[in-house]
Formats: sequence, C-alpha cells, structure tokens
Amino acid sequence: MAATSATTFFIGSTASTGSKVGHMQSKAFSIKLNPKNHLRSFSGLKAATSPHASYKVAILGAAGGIGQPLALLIKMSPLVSALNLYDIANVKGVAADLSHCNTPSQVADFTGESELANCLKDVDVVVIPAGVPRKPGMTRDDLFNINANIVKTLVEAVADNCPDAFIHIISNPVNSTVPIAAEVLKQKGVYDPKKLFGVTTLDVVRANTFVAQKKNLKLIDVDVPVVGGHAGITILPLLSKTKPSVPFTDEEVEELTVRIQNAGTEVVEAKAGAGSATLSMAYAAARFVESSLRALDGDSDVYECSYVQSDLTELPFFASRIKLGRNGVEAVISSELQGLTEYEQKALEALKPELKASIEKGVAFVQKQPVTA
Ligand SMILES: NC(=O)c1ccc[n+]([C@@H]2O[C@H](COP(=O)([O-])OP(=O)(O)OC[C@H]3O[C@@H](n4cnc5c(N)ncnc54)[C@H](O)[C@@H]3O)[C@@H](O)[C@H]2O)c1
Ligand SMILES: O=C(O)C[C@H](O)C(=O)O
Repeated sequence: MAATSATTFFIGSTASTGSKVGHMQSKAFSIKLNPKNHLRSFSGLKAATSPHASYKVAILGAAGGIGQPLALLIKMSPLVSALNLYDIANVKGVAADLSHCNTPSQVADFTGESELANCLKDVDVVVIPAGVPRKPGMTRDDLFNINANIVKTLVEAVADNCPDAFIHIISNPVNSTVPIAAEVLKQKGVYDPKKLFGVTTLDVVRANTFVAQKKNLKLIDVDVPVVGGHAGITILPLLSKTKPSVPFTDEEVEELTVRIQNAGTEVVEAKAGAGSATLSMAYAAARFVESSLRALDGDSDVYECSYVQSDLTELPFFASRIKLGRNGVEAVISSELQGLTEYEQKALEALKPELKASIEKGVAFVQKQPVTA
C-alpha cells in the first residue's frame, strides 16, 4: 500500500531549495504534506527544474466556474509545460490573464469546434468540466440531457486527436458520463480502461475535512476512502477504513455519511441558483491532475480514489482507491472493500441498483446515437 509518511515540500523561491526560479519573493518556509492527501502544485520548485517537467494538459470547459480556478492551479504546477484552454465561451481573456503568471507552462486558448483538434494535439492529460451545473431542487441526473451530448462530442475529439491521454471526467452526472466516454472510445476503437477516470476526488476531500473536524484530528493525517459513485447514496465513505484509525459512534457514522453524500447539494443550495461547487472542485481536480502527472513522471507511490472500470463488484464501473502509474490505473485496490461494517455493507448493496441504472443509461445513450467514424 501507499507510504503514508509525510514529505517536506517547499513553497516559495528560496536559496535553501537551490532553485533559481523566481516564482514568489516571499520568505521561504516549508510545510509537511502527505502526498496522498493534498494538492502540492504550489510546492514543487525542485520538480520545476526537472527534465521531466514537460507535460501537456488540456481543460475542456476552461472558461467556467470550475475551469478558471482549475486552470490557475494547474498553471502553478511545475510538472506542466503547456496548458491548453478550450471553451465554446470566450476563453481568450482567461488565457491572457493566466499567461502573465511567471510559472513554467505556456498557456494557449482555443475556441469553437474548429480549434478543438489543435487544442488536443499531443496532450497527456485532458480534463473535462464542460457542461451545465445544478440549480437547487435538481439531481445530477437532471443534467443528463444536456451534458451527455457535450461529453460525447468532446470525447469523440479526444479519441481522434489524443487517444493515449489520461481522460478526467468532471461533468455530471459522472455515474453516466464516464460510461458514455467509455462507449465512445470503444466505438472509436481506442478505449483503454486504464486511462479513463471519473473525478471523485471532491468526495474524498470533503470526507477528510468533515471527519477531521468532527473527530478533532490533524487534517493533514486524515484519509477516508470513498467508494461507489458520485451522486447521493452512491457516494459511500468507508469511515471504518479511516486513517488514522478512529472509533465512530453509530450516530457519527450516520451524520458524517449523510453530510458527505449531500455535500454537493449543500453548496448548490448555498449558491442559490448560481451553480454548484467550483472552488473546492477545482482544488480536488487539480489534486487529481497532479497525481496523474506524478504517476506519468514515474512516481511509484500514487494512490487516489476514482470512478473507473472495475471488477471489484458486479458493476462495470465503480469508484475505489486505485494505484496510478505511467499507463494509468495500475491496480484497483480491493482490500478496502473487505471487512466492512454492517452499515457500510448495507449501504454498498443499497447503492448498486441506482449506480447500475446510471451506467446503463450512459451506455444506451451512445448506442442509440453512435459516434461518427
Ligand atoms: N465531479 C464532481 O465532483 C463535480 C463537482 C462540481 C461540479 N461538477 C460538474 O462540472 C460541470 C461544470 O460545472 P461548472 O460549475 O464549471 O459549470 P459552468 O457553467 O460554470 O462552466 C461550464 C463551462 O463549460 C462550457 N461548455 C459548455 N458546453 C461546452 C462544450 N461543448 N465544449 C466546451 N465547453 C463547453 C461553458 O461555456 C462553461 O464555460 C457541471 O456538470 C457540474 O455538475 C462535477
Ligand atoms: O453537486 C453538484 O451538482 C456538483 C458536484 O457533483 C458536487 O458534488 O459538488
């Protein structure tokens, strides 16, 4: 399993890191981060001078509520040499703004379908937050009619232009959009299940935050696996597998599980019609991008939870902890589904019918409207 030891990373330009890169003029300081639990984009000046720091990332839907802060966080990654921003809305201003940050990557903007192929050329990681967000009273599945087609069209372009890239799907309903993407890639003859990911990192980020608050734990140490899918009861935090090991009362399990499952709705309601989670989502997505880049860069100790093709259960797609490597999913970790509590086991069985229906809905959508050759 993953090493849990903390590692020291440096923020800021400092003589003690030996870095000559003048990213920030602030006084140097160091922090302890557990690389499994935290985004470290802000911290890798050492890596910025590495000869491997040359990955190309594309964001499709880059002018949106998630796209913009996500682009900023990725712009700060020392592992990225090129950041391509695509949207049907005006993304030129976002790119011009970001391009003034004195971090290594070159930012380029692409607008309209005619520029999508250029945006995707030679890209290593494609992140897709394109689509509409929820308003109060809606479920994620209510977004299917609009977002299914957006994801289908964009993934067709990915299949045509960068079929070897890691594909990170953020657009909801993730439980269906990932099967849609898989079906498109299959029909295009380029499906590599190891490289298609539903981004469920926000569920883990939330679980870690809420558990640390509830149990008065040092946030940096907390790691809660979240399995299943990304909607309502399909989001299943495995509190019994929390690290560090900590006892929960039945009431705490119920309260935390429901809060983690409803956290997206909590934000949708607080935003009162102005969209869903964007900033925390950008943070979570940037963490998943950074983990993917570390894996591509040969780091052998990269673990995240993600919604991927899986044989852990009878369902073809399932979120669980995975090990990431140069070729994508190196292993789907099964151990955390063993020895579940009765509450977790019941919740696992209860989520399966909904997740199965969402998967089938996504697959049927593409089968009814086959991709263009
Ligand atoms: N996976 C998760 O945990 C998670 C978390 C939060 C939000 N989401 C989902 O992410 C999606 C985006 O949310 P947001 O708040 O950024 O929405 P938003 O409306 O602010 O931004 C979406 C962007 O997508 C663009 N877009 C629409 N169609 C496009 C197309 N065909 N090609 C390229 N760009 C296109 C829009 O122009 C817009 O800039 C929503 O579906 C939301 O439900 C997922
Ligand atoms: O809740 C939403 O609609 C957005 C996202 O899936 C979330 O979990 O915040």
